[in-house]
Amino acid sequence: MVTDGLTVRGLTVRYGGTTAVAGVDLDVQAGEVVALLGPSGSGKSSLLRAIAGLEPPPGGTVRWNGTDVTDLPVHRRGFGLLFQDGQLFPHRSVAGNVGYGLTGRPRDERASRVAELLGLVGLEGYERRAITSLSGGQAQRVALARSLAPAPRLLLLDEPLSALDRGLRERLTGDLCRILRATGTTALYVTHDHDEAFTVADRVAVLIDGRLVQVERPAQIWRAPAGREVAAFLGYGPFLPAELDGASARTVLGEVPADRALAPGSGVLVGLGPEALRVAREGMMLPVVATRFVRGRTEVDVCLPDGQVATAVAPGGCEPAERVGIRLQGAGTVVVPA
Ligand SMILES: Nc1ncnc2c1ncn2[C@@H]1O[C@H](COP(=O)(O)OP(=O)(O)OP(=O)(O)O)[C@@H](O)[C@H]1O
Repeated sequence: MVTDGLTVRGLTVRYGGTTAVAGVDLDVQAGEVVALLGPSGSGKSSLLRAIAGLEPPPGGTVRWNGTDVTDLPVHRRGFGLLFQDGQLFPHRSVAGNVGYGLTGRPRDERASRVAELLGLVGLEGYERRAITSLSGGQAQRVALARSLAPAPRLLLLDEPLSALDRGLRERLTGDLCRILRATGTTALYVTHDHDEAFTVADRVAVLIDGRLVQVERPAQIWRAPAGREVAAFLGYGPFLPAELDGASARTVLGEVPADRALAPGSGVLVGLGPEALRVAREGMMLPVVATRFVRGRTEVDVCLPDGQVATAVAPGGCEPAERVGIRLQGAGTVVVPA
């Protein structure tokens, strides 16, 4: 079947005896932005590099609009690349960098395309500036403009914002999202930051240990992580064994709603989010392991009946005590198949 866009089948990447990417199938439809999300070392960069043609895969195929490009060299795939450090040419001006992929086009056309791209990334009039005079955020905007200038049929971005500080990263994530949409760019976006992935992408592909474990819309991944590994990566944990009882999951600490399709009678786990447990007079009494004051509130680490340690919020503060009452709140939890 011929589909529009990128089709990856059975793609594998190995380094000596290490399998970094293990037979991945992934589609990115024309005009779609897909985020490749996963913990450090899960194989995200290796997969992106193999799609770009920078890493020869020992197995699998990469197709664009149905045409096999697996054996094409990097520059003949028509894909654009943007890395964490931008990799700008320090001896060229901003215009020289942005216009780099436009060689062969008439001078006027090139200048107007450079101006258009600089406008798009919020750097109007920066043509003559030296690369060395730019801030980190401005340099990454120039790098983005350069990668978009030749209108690549697919843009591959590898952690494009991770060298920037948090505030700037959040602002640029929103800008990047708008720019990719405004240009109708088809993109595959590698990140280890789930907030960034969920802001930018139409769909999120979660890679763990070289395997794609879930590919879905952001809201669906939050609502129904495929399993414990995905939920843990989203920040849930520890996990309590539970039994499904109709639309509820029953744990040792109480019941929570299980509002997703799960096979009845199958084992499930309830993942605790940061707001899942509260110190409350009527809760189950549990031993206190540690108490601290963070982000303007008191948090208490307690030992669960199975020996795991979990954090509970104490809204009204907490007197030093050996045991406190702990209540489970459904809203701060997620239910996943065991
Ligand atoms: N050139 C290489 N030679 C040997 N092993 C490599 C090489 N590049 C990556 N690896 C290994 O392959 C695995 C996947 O690495 P990769 O960089 O693709 O992961 P990642 O998810 O992008 O990680 P990060 O988020 O930390 O960049 C890791 O175990 C890594 O150590």
